[in-house]
Amino acid sequence: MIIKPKIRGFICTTAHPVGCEANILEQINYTKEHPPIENGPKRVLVIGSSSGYGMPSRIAATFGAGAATLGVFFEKPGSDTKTGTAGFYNAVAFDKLATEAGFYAKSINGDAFSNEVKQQTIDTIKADLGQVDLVVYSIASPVRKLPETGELVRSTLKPIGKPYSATAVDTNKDEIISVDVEPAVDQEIQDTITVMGGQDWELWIKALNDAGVLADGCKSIAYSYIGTEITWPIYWHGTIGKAKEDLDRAAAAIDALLKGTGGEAHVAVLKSVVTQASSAIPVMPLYIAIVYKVMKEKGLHEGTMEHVFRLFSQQLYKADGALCDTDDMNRIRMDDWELQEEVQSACKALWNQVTTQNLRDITDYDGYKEEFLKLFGFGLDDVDYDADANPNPPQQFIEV
Ligand SMILES: NC(=O)c1ccc[n+]([C@@H]2O[C@H](COP(=O)([O-])OP(=O)(O)OC[C@H]3O[C@@H](n4cnc5c(N)ncnc54)[C@H](O)[C@@H]3O)[C@@H](O)[C@H]2O)c1
Repeated sequence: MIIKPKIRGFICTTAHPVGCEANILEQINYTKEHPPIENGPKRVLVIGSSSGYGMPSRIAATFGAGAATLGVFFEKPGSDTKTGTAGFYNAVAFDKLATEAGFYAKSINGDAFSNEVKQQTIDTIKADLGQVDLVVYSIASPVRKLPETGELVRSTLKPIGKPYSATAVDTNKDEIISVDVEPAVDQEIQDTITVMGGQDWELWIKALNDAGVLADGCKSIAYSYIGTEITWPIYWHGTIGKAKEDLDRAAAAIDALLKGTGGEAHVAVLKSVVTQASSAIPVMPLYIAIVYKVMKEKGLHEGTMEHVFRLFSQQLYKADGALCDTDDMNRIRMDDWELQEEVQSACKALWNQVTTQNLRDITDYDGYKEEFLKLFGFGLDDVDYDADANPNPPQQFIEV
C-alpha cells in the first residue's frame, strides 16, 4: 500500500509503518549514545507505552537501563484498505528492535481500564518476569469504560466557572483564530476526573500489589502537566486540571502503599510536547509553537525522548542512588526548564504579537507541523513514501 498523510481536524487518520520504525530507531539511538542509567530498573511495566511519553519511557528503561519491559496500549492494526494507528506501528517497531537487541519485550493490546487487561498483565508478569520494579502510567484517553458497569464516560477539555476566549491556531488553515469555549458543567468535571484522574492508576497498583507482582522497592510514576498562565484557563484551572489534581491525590495513596516495601510513587510533571493528546487541546498547538521557538533559541529544547531520558537518569535513578527531587506535593518537576521566568516572559510577549502573517516567523510553527506529521511516521528524509509499505507488519502482541 502507498501511504500518504490524511489530516482530519487535529489528527492524521493514516500512519506509515516504515516512518514510525524510523522514529523509534532515532529514539533508541539517542538513548544508546548516552551513558547507561546506573541503578536503573530491570523489569518494567509501561501502561500507555505506544506513543507520546510512554514509548520513550519504555526505550529509556530498555536501552538505557537494560530492562525487560511489558507494554500495554490500545491501538488498531492495519488492514488491506486501511493503515493501523501510529501507536500500533511504533509498538511493532519497538518490540522488533528490542528483541533483536536481545531484550525481553512483550506487549498487550487492549483497554487498560478493563479488569481483563489488568489480569492478563499480571499473568504475563508472573509467567515471564516474576515481579516488576517500575510501573509507568502514561495513559491519555478521551473515554473510559468503567470496569464494573461497562458505562462509557467521556472527558472534556473545558474551562471551569466562566467561558474562555483565547488566541489559537487553526492547524488546517494555518491561521490565527480566536477560540471560545463554554465552561464545563459539574458532570463534565466529574467525568473528566473519572477518565483522566488517578483512580485507574490506583486500581492498577492495587491489582498488581494484591497479585504479589510488585518487587520490594518498586517505584511508580504517572505523568502530569501544569503549564503556565497562558494555558491555565483551559488546562490546570480547567476540567483536565481537576483530573490531574486527582492524580496528585492518587500519588499520595500509592506512595504510602509502596513505602511499605521500600518503594515510592510520584507524579512527574512534564514539559509540553507535540503528541496526539496535546494536539487535541485548544490553545496547546500555538503555545507549543511559541515555547519551542523560545526554548530552541535558548538551547533548552527537549523532545519526548530527551525529556524522559533526563527524568530517568537524573531524577528517578540518580547515579549516586539519592532520592529524586520533589516539590511540596512530592511531584518530580521536569517542567523546570519550561517554567523559567525568561522562557515564560518571552512566550507571553510572542503570544501578544502573533498574527497569521507572522506565525511562521515569530513562532516555531513549521517545527510544530513537522513534528505533528512525524508522530504518524511522515516527513522523514530517509523514508521512501512512494514505495509500497505493508500496513500489517508481523507482530506478536497479546490481544485482549
Ligand atoms: N503531551 C504533552 O505535552 C504532555 C505534557 C505533560 C504530561 N503529559 C501526560 O503524559 C501522559 C501521556 O500523554 P501523551 O501526550 O504521551 O499521549 P499519547 O496520546 O501520545 O499516548 C497515549 C497512550 O495511551 C494509550 N491509551 C489510551 N487509551 C488507552 C486505553 N484505554 N488502554 C490502553 N492504552 C490506552 C495509547 O495507546 C498511547 O500509548 C498523559 O498523562 C498526559 O497528560 C503530556
